[in-house]
Amino acid sequence: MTLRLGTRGSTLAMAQSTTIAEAVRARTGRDVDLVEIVTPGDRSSAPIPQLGVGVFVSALRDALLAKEIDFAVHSYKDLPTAGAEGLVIAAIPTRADPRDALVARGGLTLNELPDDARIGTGALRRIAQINALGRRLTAVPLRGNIDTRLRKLAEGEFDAIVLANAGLVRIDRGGEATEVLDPLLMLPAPAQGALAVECREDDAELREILAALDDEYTRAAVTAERALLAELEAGCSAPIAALAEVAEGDEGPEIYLRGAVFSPDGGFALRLSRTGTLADAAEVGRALARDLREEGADNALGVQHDPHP
Ligand SMILES: NCc1[nH]cc(CCC(=O)O)c1CC(=O)O
Repeated sequence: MTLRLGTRGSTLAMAQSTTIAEAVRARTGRDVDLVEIVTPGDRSSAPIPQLGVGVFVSALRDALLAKEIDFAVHSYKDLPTAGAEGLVIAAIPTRADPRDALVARGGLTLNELPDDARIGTGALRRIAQINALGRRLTAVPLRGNIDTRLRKLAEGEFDAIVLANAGLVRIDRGGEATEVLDPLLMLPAPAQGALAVECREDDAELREILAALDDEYTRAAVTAERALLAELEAGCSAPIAALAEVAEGDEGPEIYLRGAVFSPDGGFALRLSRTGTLADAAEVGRALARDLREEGADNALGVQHDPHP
């Protein structure tokens, strides 16, 4: 039987879904139909924080649960940290480049941008880190599909924009990055560059098919980053950054997790790291979150604590 892959219609979503559909076809010989699902997030141009974190995801999940589609491909970083009842992330394929990219008019790098350059970006995490550079750069709100953002840059609304390098590469515009930003300067969002392939929990046959697309190292890295995010209890628009990398250690592969929290003005920046085994990925994330909290992360997040616990 033909498998139905639900997807948003954006260039990025279509590119991601097409890649996964091809991989499933190649492995199983099964036909995969792409079914376009329009989400409220696609219809509105309001800022993401006002729309809510799950705005792109809920419509796909509803379609899965209603059996209108069999599986869906999400940008992992857009998923709320809470899972969905009755659904499972059946595959986390090998991650693309997790870093952010600068696209500047005139081919400029971050260092070459003039004082008072206007940098377009929607994410508080990026705004905070641009501010934390200590340069006289102005972060200007920008949202929309990647194509829309690139168009606004070309039209002269901004001197540069910052966006996920994986997104640029996936829509075949990776060549437009004028600098791929070192995580030391711009730590990415938890799970940036990774995909989540979701299906119904009770669909054993499809789960087995999708499991073949899973990448162990990517799953461990994303697990650590997302555990950190969940432990800090913040949605995707909070200024939290995390990047886990897997390297071969003396006793097998090891996870190296960096995490950071920022105040939006960049005046507060806290960066810490931890290492651990792949099997401990979630605990590495939670432990680093606790470290961050102990060192004052809540000052940046503005979390109110009971003064008399
Ligand atoms: N928030 C939107 C979004 N969701 C996923 C990507 C890019 C691809 C990825 O991170 O997997 C983007 C664009 C961006 O952040 O610039």
